[in-house]
Formats: sequence, C-alpha cells, structure tokens
Amino acid sequence: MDWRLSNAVADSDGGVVPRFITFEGGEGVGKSTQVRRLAARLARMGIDAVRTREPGGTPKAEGIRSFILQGKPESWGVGAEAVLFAAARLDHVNALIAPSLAAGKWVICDRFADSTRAYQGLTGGGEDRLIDALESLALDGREPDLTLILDMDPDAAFERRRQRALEDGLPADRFEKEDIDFHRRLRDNFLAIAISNPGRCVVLSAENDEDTVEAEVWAAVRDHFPDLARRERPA
Ligand SMILES: Nc1ncnc2c1ncn2[C@@H]1O[C@H](COP(=O)(O)OP(=O)(O)OP(=O)(O)O)[C@@H](O)[C@H]1O
Ligand SMILES: Cc1cn([C@H]2C[C@H](O)[C@@H](COP(=O)(O)O)O2)c(=O)[nH]c1=O
Repeated sequence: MDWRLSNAVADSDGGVVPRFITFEGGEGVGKSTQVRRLAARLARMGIDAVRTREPGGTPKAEGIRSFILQGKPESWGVGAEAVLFAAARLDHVNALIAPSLAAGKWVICDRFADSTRAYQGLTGGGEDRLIDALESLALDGREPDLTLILDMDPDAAFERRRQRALEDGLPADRFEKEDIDFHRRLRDNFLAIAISNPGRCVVLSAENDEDTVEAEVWAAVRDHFPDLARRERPA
C-alpha cells in the first residue's frame, strides 16, 4: 500500500495531511528528546502523532532490537546484521507505520532506513546492493515525508551520552561503545545521505539547547508542510 494514497484521503476530509517524519543522526545528539517534543507540540495543535523508534516499534521488532543491541550479532557479519534491521523494519512498516498513516495519524520515528545505510552500509562497509535491496524490500518505494538529521560534533555528543548514563544508569549499547573515529565517520555519512536526498532531508544543528533545537525542528516542519498553518495555534 502506498501511504501517500491514504494521506490524500485524509486531506479530502478537510484535515491536515498525516505525515511520516523521521529523525536521524549519531548517538546522543538529542533525537529522542526532539521526537517527544515534536509529538507534544502536534498534540497541542490537536494532531494525533504516533511516536515510535527503530529498531523497534512493534513487539516483534523490539525482540530483534534486544537481540542486536544487547546480543552478539557482530560475529554474523555486517550483512546479516543489516538483514535483521530490515526484518524489524518490515514488521514496523506493515504493522504500525502504514496503518497509523492510513488511520489519519502522523508518525514520528526515532531512526529509520537512513540509519541502516549510515551504520551498516557507509560506515560498516556493507555492500551498496545489499543495502539497496533491503531498503526496497522494507519500503517498497515509499519513504518518509521529511527526515530531520540532527548534526553535532561527536565529542560533544559523547559528553551528553556520558551525562545521560549517569542519570539513567543504563549501560552503553554496542554502537555507543565504538571509538570516536567510528562516530566521526557516521556523522560524515549522515551528511552525505542528506546531500543525496535534498527534497526529503533537512540537516539541523543539534549543538544548541533543547528549546532552540525544538524551534529549528518546528521551523523545518512548518516549511515542509504548509498545510499545517491551518491548525496552528500559539504554542
Ligand atoms: N539540545 C540539548 N542540549 C543538551 N542536552 C541535550 C539536548 N538534547 C538532548 N540532551 C540530553 O542529551 C542526552 C541524549 O539525548 P537523547 O537521548 O534525546 O539523544 P538520542 O540522539 O536519542 O540518543 P541515542 O542515539 O543514544 O538514542 C539526554 O540526556 C538528553 O536529556
Ligand atoms: C535503525 C538502526 C539502528 N542502528 C543502531 C543505531 C543505534 O546505535 C542503535 C539504536 O539505538 P538508539 O538508542 O535507539 O538510537 O541501533 C543501526 O545500526 N542500524 C539501523 O538500521
């Protein structure tokens, strides 16, 4: 099913077209924080937004998440790992994302297919044709309406993650434990993805405080979806 068809139906109802927005970027740049803030802002405007994440979002995909992030799939190699992320994505798209959009809800997702390209493909060395094939399997020609890439210096992001670990006491997952060169390459690769997809991706500086980043996110969302102005009330 093409989720744009369902969007057109919702629009003919006189509402705002439901949109699929993804947040991407390196570790600890503030994606989850901004996903929460954007969903809350939309809710204040009376727009129902489903907040979700990858890998995860459905019980099956959350199972794959635990296996990948806490297990030891490295020994399988980067190709098999990419396949696991794609399997989780296929369930997530079919069981949550497409049905939510069809029901007229917005979907805001913390990471999506660009993370597979950035982590397993460009940074991890997975073959382009495998990454392309997996993307086409899980997405079937569909893509997010807007991807916000939060960009910041990986050393500063490391400091944020260290602070968060002190607060929540959770151990770092396996990608967070990679060395600084990995995180620098990752940053460059997300920027390269943005350059290749100028109509879909917007790069935002994540270095500022949370309120300032939220304002930048909102400006990008409003610019991208002018029909939102119909629903906007003072925040
Ligand atoms: N703009 C900001 N300025 C300062 N601290 C921030 C900012 N945004 C988020 N933080 C803090 O930085 C930490 C990481 O934020 P968050 O969990 O939102 O990042 P993330 O990109 O989702 O991380 P991950 O990729 O590891 O899931 C949290 O402790 C959060 O409170
Ligand atoms: C979707 C996706 C994710 N990853 C990696 C990136 C992160 O290290 C973890 C997810 O953890 P987060 O705290 O929710 O950001 O998984 C990946 O390597 N490939 C992917 O496709």
